[in-house]
Amino acid sequence: MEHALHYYGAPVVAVVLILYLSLRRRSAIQNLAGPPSSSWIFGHMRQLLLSPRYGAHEFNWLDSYGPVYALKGCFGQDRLMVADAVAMQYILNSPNFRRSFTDDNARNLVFGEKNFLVLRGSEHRRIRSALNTGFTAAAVRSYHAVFKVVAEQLENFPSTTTDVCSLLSAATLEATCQAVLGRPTQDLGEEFVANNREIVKLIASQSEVHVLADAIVSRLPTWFWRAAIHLPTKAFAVARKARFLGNQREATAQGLETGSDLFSRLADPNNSNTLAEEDLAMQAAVVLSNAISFGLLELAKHPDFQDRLRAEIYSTLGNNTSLAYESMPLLNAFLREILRLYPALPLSDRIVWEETVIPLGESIISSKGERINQIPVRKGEIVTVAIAAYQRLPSRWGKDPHTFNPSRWLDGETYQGEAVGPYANLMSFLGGPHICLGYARAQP
Ligand code: HEM
Repeated sequence: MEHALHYYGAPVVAVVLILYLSLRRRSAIQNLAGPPSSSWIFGHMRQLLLSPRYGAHEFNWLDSYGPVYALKGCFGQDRLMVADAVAMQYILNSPNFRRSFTDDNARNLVFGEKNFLVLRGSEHRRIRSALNTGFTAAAVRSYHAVFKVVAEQLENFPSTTTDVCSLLSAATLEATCQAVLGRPTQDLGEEFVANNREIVKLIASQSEVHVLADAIVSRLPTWFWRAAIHLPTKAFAVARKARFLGNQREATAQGLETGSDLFSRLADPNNSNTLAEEDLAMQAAVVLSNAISFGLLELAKHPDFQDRLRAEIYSTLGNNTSLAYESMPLLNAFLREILRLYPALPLSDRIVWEETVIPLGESIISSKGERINQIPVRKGEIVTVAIAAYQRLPSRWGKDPHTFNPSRWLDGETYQGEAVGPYANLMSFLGGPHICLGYARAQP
């Protein structure tokens, strides 16, 4: 018997494995065209996430393979890249997709479990509708005054070389805190602000180690994440600090009367959220300063446009102190162009929660030459909503999608069909149940 096992064991295992692999349904993603990958360990993740200039590879893939194509993730994983408007809308709005585990677990780690950024369904809708009152047209108008005061203070910065990015990040934080929380940044406490800066730095700093760690920990169960907070690494130390400060703040909030600001709504005793307005203000300030910094960069690179824009603003405002945004077409076009070219979130991963079929707006040709209008996906597969790539599709934005060209918004070159996203057919504010709450405020 032992003899038989010795002789036949290995061939039997090999036959079973071959049968399993050949009978297993092939992922539909494998039938799609896509760039070849030279590394099983990293797949395309280094080119996608670690390029010194965002999109150096991704935008070439977009040009070569169109809005929907296949990529390899780490360890041979199949990934679907999606920049097709219909498919993106479907993915963001369908309950068959969820945010990637790493995203949700990382948010839980920093903000505490049950924070509103990871809630789903009715609990999430309840908190969003409470927060919505802070974003009505009247509320948004009231924020303008605060922003004006902070902007005027910026005019006093020294005329020598200045680090505009850090200046802007401090200014947007100050303006957002005063507008949203009704208090200056300094009230949040130095420790809180410094720790949040560390969080932003950690999110922004990518490396091969981060890419591999993400691929590995995304497969680990939630209990691992709960235990991981005690690990002696810098990332977990920052998360521990955030949790500690959050708990401290919650204890203080117990003694506060419920007022009318957004913070109070989140501090409502019936509300089990640990993500508070302070966290929200910090995150909002980061995305706002991202847009303003890139706006300034393009103005510096295009002095002629800068002159025309300044002239429009001066002539429209004149002595008029109220904001006349609607009557400034160049300013509108400028802001849209910045949000189009520089989305703060260029990619958003989703995991397939239930097997489903993704419809496509534009049909594509498979690697076998067949025309495809839809893509079946299996539970557990990873789908990436490619926001930055969508915003550079020639079919939507005209012949020069990689160029800063605000005129495209004025001469009707941009896509005029069905609406996508909440503003100007852009996906910079994402979509679906977690669509940005502040978009009404982020654009005037
Ligand atoms: C140019 C400026 C902004 C951009 C590009 C932007 C973009 C985004 C994006 C992409 C998301 C989705 C994140 C995700 O689910 O992974 C988001 C969510 C959110 N944003 Fe913004 N945002 C901006 C400004 C603001 C401002 C000023 C506020 C508030 C003061 C704000 C409040 C929020 C909130 C509360 C969410 C979470 C919504 C939810 O989970 O239901 N945003 N934003």
